[in-house]
Amino acid sequence: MSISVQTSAMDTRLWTGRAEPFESARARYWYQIAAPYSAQAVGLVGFACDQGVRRNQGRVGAKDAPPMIRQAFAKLPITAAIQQRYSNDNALAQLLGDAGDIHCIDEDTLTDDVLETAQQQYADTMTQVLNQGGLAVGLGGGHAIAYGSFLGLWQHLTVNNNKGNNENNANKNNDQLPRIGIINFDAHLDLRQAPVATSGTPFRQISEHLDAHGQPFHYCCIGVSRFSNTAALFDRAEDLQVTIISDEDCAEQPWAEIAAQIDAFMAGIDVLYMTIDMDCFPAATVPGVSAPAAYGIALPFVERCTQHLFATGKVKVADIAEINPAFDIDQRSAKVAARLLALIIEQQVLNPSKETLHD
Ligand SMILES: N=CN[C@@H](CCC(=O)O)C(=O)O
Ligand SMILES: [Mn+2]
Ligand SMILES: [Mn+2]
Repeated sequence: MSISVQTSAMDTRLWTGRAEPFESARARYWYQIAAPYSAQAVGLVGFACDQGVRRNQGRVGAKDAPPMIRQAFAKLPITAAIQQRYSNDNALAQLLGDAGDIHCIDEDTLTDDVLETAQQQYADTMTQVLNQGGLAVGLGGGHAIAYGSFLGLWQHLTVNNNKGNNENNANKNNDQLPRIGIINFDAHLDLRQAPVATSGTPFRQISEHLDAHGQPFHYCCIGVSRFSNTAALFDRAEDLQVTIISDEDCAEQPWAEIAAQIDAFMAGIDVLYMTIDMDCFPAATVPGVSAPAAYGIALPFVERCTQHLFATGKVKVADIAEINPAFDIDQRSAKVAARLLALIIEQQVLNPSKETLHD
């Protein structure tokens, strides 16, 4: 293992918030129930790495985001809807685990294996959460997190499918694997061709991984800007039969049309990896990213999509990527990420898949 990658356990100093001793017991906050990960229904895993952004010629700083997102999230109240499902403190204690962070350090060379090592370690932790029946939620870090999140899901599915076999062997029995789908909220397709992995290559890498294992690539990118992706990228998307819902479509099409496109995509898959690149939002909503969006898609729209996706019961993995605290303004971006994290957990509680029902 590269010495440039380290792991850290849950940092309890991040999990603080209001004390409200004079309120009813329903004045509950996330900081009060988060605990070190031990098979809770939702497991948080931080990817404190932006080597992919550096390799992609972007603005580094995303490696500092996971603790910032946790700090903002810790202060949010646990919604009434969640409390209704988890009727007492003992049950709530089984809801949220923090598995800590995977850190890239000494990232000053562009050619070492620090990113690949971090992706693998992060993937292994995500797999552990999935193997325990939990929803695995990644906190980036750059969007190179996506290859790690996918790999975590892949390892989980192939271990379950090929009990006792070498799960990464392309010749094993992969024909009964569930159909994996990916929905990415992003201004960018992230299908770049490059000699090394970057934050711009993860979905091209995933397509190649699946192809090498005889599996189809089901990828839907929502919020794509025609002014932020080259014609070469759109050509690759077409070759790979990517479902594209552009930023303009998101603004102009009625919800019924968007929902129909999402439903058509979801009908062709069994399990979903959902990823939110925070540069999908307008720069005024999320200024703290490497590549701020001039146009962007609206937060209420992304939240509506998220609810729609969780209602299918197919979401296995979710992550939030590309927050860069160095460019944030008054924690605006971290707060949006925290709200999305709260929504993801709430939706998981309200729409559990069989394997993740813990109450
Ligand atoms: N994560 C992906 N990032 C974008 C960056 C675009 C930019 O820096 O302008 C991409 O590669 O397309
Ligand atoms: Mn992007
Ligand atoms: Mn991206």
